Amino acid sequence: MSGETAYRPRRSVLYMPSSNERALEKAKALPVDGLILDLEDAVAPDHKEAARENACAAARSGEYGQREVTIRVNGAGTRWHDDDLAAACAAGPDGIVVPKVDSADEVLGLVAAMERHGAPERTRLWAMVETPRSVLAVSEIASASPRLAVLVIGTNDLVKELGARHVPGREPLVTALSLALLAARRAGVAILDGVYNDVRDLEGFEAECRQGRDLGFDGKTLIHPGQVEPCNAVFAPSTEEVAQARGIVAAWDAGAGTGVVTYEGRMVEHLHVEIARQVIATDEAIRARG
Ligand SMILES: CC(C)(COP(=O)(O)OP(=O)(O)OC[C@H]1O[C@@H](n2cnc3c(N)ncnc32)[C@H](O)[C@@H]1OP(=O)(O)O)[C@@H](O)C(=O)NCCC(=O)NCCSC(=O)C[C@H](O)C(=O)O
Ligand SMILES: [Mg+2]
Repeated sequence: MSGETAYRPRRSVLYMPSSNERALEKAKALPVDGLILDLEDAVAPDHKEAARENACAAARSGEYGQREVTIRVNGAGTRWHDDDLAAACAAGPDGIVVPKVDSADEVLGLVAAMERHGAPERTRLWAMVETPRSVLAVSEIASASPRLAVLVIGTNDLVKELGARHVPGREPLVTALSLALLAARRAGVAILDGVYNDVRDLEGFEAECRQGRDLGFDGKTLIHPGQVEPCNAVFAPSTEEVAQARGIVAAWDAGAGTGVVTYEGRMVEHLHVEIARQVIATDEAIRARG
């Protein structure tokens, strides 16, 4: 199995409790790039089985259009994990999200279990980085298997485990976020930022989206429909950035054969052209979604 090649927008990926049928229905019309149908923390123990059935039915339904549909199973060691994993593999979503993946060996065990349960090749593993152990092993986790496509940061669990606090600017988390980003880029996998808990505070939310984007995240995980559009806007290249990118590529092509040109007074080398082409490709992929 090879890693992903084509760019896939993952600006906004929305969690929803799979026990909430209204939310599952509502998601079919949200302009979100991806969904995490949750069986873990957002679902009370008494509702786990029903939530599993709902999530698998949703993943099978084909009613979510281009949105990437994933199922978050309960963690290894819980009494639901094995049944969740078997049912999710049979349903064949785009991804299976596993919480608290702490080592490369765990990744290999999960991949082996996915194969045993007959998960289709398109079903990728998304590993959550949300414990001190996972942060310290993140480089090995990210490159453990080509089936692993996405790292997802779990900032609520990380804050809990660190004994830290949720503060504007997230200073207590920046080291962990940066280590995970380095690991994801080295391994060539995507990486999603954690959630923002105050669904009424759009200003604070947008500031955190911008911080995640500037650090290098592909997108952010969300918990409420009201967070989707502002998040998409922050993680998409702006009109000005796309115009700049086109200008850089045109200046480079006009100076064909020279190793360095200038655009609007700034030096442009091959690496800047690669960045510009990536911006244009991202913009085109987002536009293709309509
Ligand atoms: C946070 C919420 C509990 C807020 O719920 P509520 O007060 O009911 O919101 P609203 O009344 O504003 O809802 C308006 C309508 O939107 C629908 N809705 C709400 N949330 C979602 C959603 N996530 N997806 C789809 N639709 C949603 C409501 O059903 C209303 O619809 P209608 O009745 O038709 O008007 C709630 O938003 C929520 O449950 N969010 C998700 C929580 C969740 O999944 N948490 C788990 C992951 S977070 C995490 O911990 C990550 C990681 O593990 C870590 O450690 O950090
Ligand atoms: Mg968590």
